[in-house]
Amino acid sequence: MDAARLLGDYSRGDFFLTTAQRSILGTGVAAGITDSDERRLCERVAAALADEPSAIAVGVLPFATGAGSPARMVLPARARFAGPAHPAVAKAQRRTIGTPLRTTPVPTPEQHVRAVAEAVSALRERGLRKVVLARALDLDFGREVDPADILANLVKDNQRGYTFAAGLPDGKDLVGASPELLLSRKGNLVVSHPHAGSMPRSADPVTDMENGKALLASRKDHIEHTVLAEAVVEALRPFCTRLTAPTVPELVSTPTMWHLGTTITGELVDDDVTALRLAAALHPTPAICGTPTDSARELVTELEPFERGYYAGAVGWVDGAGDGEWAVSIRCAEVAQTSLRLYAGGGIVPESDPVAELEETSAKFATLQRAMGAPS
Ligand SMILES: C=C(O[C@@H]1C=C(C(=O)O)C=C[C@H]1O)C(=O)O
Repeated sequence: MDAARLLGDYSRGDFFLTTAQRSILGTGVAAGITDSDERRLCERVAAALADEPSAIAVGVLPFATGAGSPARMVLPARARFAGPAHPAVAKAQRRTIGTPLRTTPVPTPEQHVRAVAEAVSALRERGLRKVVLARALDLDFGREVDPADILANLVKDNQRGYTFAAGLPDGKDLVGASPELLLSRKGNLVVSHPHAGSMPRSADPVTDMENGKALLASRKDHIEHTVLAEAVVEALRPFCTRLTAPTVPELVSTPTMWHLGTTITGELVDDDVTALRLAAALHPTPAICGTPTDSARELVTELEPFERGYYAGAVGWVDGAGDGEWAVSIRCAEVAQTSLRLYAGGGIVPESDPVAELEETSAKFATLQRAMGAPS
């Protein structure tokens, strides 16, 4: 089966994920499991898969459970698999999406700069090491927008990473192209590839290389990254032996951003711990929340004037053997009938500059904006 055909067969409400390993299309609902308690969700999904050992469950974890955004898993009526999307989609036509009637930043750029400045003070006053603040862009098209078109363009644009679409409990769809692997489990091999530390790519090759080098040399970005890599190692420690993580992060890229990334691997101690359990145990990492987690989550709620919903959550699958892949749901948008909400955030440490943080979120919006037809 060809990934381009799977992509062609995707429609609103379905689940689609393409990675370097495989592409998955889940259509229809054989069983739907919606739960605001992640532990119970894991048990219910494991029980449903025990009845159907050849099935898989696909779905989304919200940024924070309980705030009107429950975790949602589905055993699709039909799951189809293919290889990676590239080069299969190379010849596919780009879809035309058109321009929105209105674009509204939430909060305004000035308010976001102020919120980052408040976050910097709060980190110092409350003794936090890091918090991640996000902002949104509301795009109103005044006519129907098809998530299939956005997904098709995202898949074409992003050769690497995790490009996805998932139906949400409220009838909207989450579409995005995340560079970041929260967790994969295959047999007893566990892998996480957390990202933190960012610089925009540039169309000018010299500036582009300079940006990459500047990121590798940035003390502030290394601090942001170290907080994250340490937290992921600690979160995996109870589940794994032979945990390995390089001491220095590598430079990784998407078509729009440079990042610092660290590949962390471990061997699973207990075969009963599924990829979904591990993803729920790791989430929310300091890539999208902060350290310490609870204080950072509180600060996010205080400073962001919107609910994150399924942005900065996780999207992925788990099968009857417990294997699976979960990506951090960033570089994404929630698609309603005639409007979209795009999200982008960035890690704040005491050394952060508020205006630079605003620019970083603007650069991160470009993943979705390019897929919607904005000039790169
Ligand atoms: C929060 C986002 O991205 C995360 C934050 C990063 C950072 O602060 O440098 C880098 C990669 C992601 O883990 C986002 O894209 O919205």
